[in-house]
Amino acid sequence: MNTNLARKLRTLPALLALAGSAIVAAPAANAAANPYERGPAPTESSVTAVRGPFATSQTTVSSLSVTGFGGGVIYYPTTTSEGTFGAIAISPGFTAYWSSLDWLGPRLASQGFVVIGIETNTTLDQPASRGDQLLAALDYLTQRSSVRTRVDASRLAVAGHSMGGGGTLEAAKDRTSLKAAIPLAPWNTDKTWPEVRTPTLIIGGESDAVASVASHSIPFYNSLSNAREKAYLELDNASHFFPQVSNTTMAKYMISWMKRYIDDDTRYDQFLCPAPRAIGDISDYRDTCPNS
Ligand SMILES: CCCC(=O)Oc1ccc([N+](=O)[O-])cc1
Repeated sequence: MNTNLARKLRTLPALLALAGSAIVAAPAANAAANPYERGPAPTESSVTAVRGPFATSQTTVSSLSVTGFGGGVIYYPTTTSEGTFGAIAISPGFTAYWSSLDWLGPRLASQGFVVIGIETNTTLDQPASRGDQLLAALDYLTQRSSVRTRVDASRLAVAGHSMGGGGTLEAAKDRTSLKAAIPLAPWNTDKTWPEVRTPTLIIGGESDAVASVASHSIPFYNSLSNAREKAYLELDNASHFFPQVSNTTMAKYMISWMKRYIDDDTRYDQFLCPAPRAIGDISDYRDTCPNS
């Protein structure tokens, strides 16, 4: 064999290995860019749509099968081919049931989240108890529920209405590992939340006569001095009960906030930063976006 050919044959395995690793490395490098991204690139129409890109199913959780909260309903994307999803627990308000907010279940799940809408132990439970119950529901969802293998236990969030919104702040204060929190028309006697580190979007109603934004949402927002990011969205002319009816603006910003901070999906920055202008459905918007 001539020496040139012999040299080429000796280096061939190394060249093949190099080429192979380059081929394998390409998708790994993409996945590493953001392994939590789920679904196609968002558009104004996708974040305002009644349903997102994922088909969903739901399952009822009996109060008799859980401890620490009152059962509820789980909504989840049916696909198992895209890995696990982040999860969100949501609490209704004083005297209310999950049915008062249940439009949110499929709305959020179809965007690529596992959602548990909870019943509280009693409908008269106060915000601190609602916060504990949101966390108990997340523990149930990730450790014991029938969908636990679909959930990424490291990417969890909370939301809730009124006293459930007050409970959302309580849960974020108690569990700083939460990735996102969204109090809706929140009510709480505690007005200061420096302990919260979780990115928090407060949504208030301009005409709320039960938990006025001047005594609840705005002081809560102002006191979130250590939240990694925060925003305050005020819905024009909205009453305390705005979360109980399907609301496109509320859903758009909930989806964008959850995607940005549960999934670390910067494709949703376009809806959050720079801050939306206070026109139309939005009477006020404040945030900590860079440059706003
Ligand atoms: C659907 C009920 C929403 C809610 O929690 O409203 C209330 C919040 C606080 C009080 N309260 O302090 O008496 C009452 C209702």
